[in-house]
Amino acid sequence: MKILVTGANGQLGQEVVKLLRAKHKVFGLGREQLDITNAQQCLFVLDEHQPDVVIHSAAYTAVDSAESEEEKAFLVNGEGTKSLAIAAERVGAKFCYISTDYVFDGTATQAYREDDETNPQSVYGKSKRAGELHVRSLSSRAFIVRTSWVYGRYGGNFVKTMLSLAKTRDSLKVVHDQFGSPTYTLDLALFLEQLIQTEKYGTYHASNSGVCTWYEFACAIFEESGIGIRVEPCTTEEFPRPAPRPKYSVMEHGAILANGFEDMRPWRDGLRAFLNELKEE
Ligand SMILES: NC(=O)C1=CN([C@@H]2O[C@H](COP(=O)(O)OP(=O)(O)OC[C@H]3O[C@@H](n4cnc5c(N)ncnc54)[C@H](O)[C@@H]3O)[C@@H](O)[C@H]2O)C=CC1
Repeated sequence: MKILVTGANGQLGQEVVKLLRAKHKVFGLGREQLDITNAQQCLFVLDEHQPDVVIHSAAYTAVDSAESEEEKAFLVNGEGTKSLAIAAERVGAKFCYISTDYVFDGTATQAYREDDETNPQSVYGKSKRAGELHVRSLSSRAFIVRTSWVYGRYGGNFVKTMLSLAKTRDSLKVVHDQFGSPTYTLDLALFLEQLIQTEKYGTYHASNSGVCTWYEFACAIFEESGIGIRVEPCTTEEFPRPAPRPKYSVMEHGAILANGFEDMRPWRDGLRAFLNELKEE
């Protein structure tokens, strides 16, 4: 299969390219090779490469900055996704759009289903939902894959931040009133690899399974790494941020199971695997 990956220098993009390269012909394109806000370039580059599948992981991902850069966030996540979806449809490619738990408002008390109503609270979430709507209306072969709390070898993320803070601090306060599911980029990439080979189009929730708070996630990182540091739970109000975070963004994996895929492993197993990978480096 010929697979074109956007955002190939990003945290997820690099993992996807590395994994898929073993079995497929992969075109991993960073912003320098394909700026998705350039509609003409999207048409030209896809026409040139004639991919069977486009995995669209490029995005404006600065959640807090998006609050003051609304136009930029919508240009990349909304319009950019639209241009790419049009170009993919023209060459008959399957289109896999990576989306986010931030499309939900986080007021639920039980896990969100794929067809639950979206109601994003942040500019970033609204711009990603705009991307979802374009994909649904323009692509006849679309996978929309919502993920959450992503970490992995490439790029900055919560796990790496915790490990680096532990080098200089004796104690840390971490938010204990936001619930979600951490996701290891390798586990997500393994799921995407299976998904794109099918024609089981639709919306998927793909995070590692299980639920925790950021505080519980931090505790697990230190426990699994054998680091003795005091971690104290705190509230979101103690760490005000420009963009509102969903309080509860746990996502049910109904589509994964209904379509016969194996569920993604528990988040703590993914974390353990990632920490082992870091140790081996
Ligand atoms: N990091 C996280 O916790 C989560 C991420 N996601 C989604 O997962 C996907 C991958 O995220 P990450 O790899 O973590 O983000 P990232 O920020 O590491 O990578 C995004 C990449 O997109 C590129 N990009 C930005 N504007 C572009 C443009 N105009 N044209 C081409 N490329 C452009 C950036 O240069 C960057 O390399 C994104 O769609 C994001 O919205 C969803 C849920 C959680």
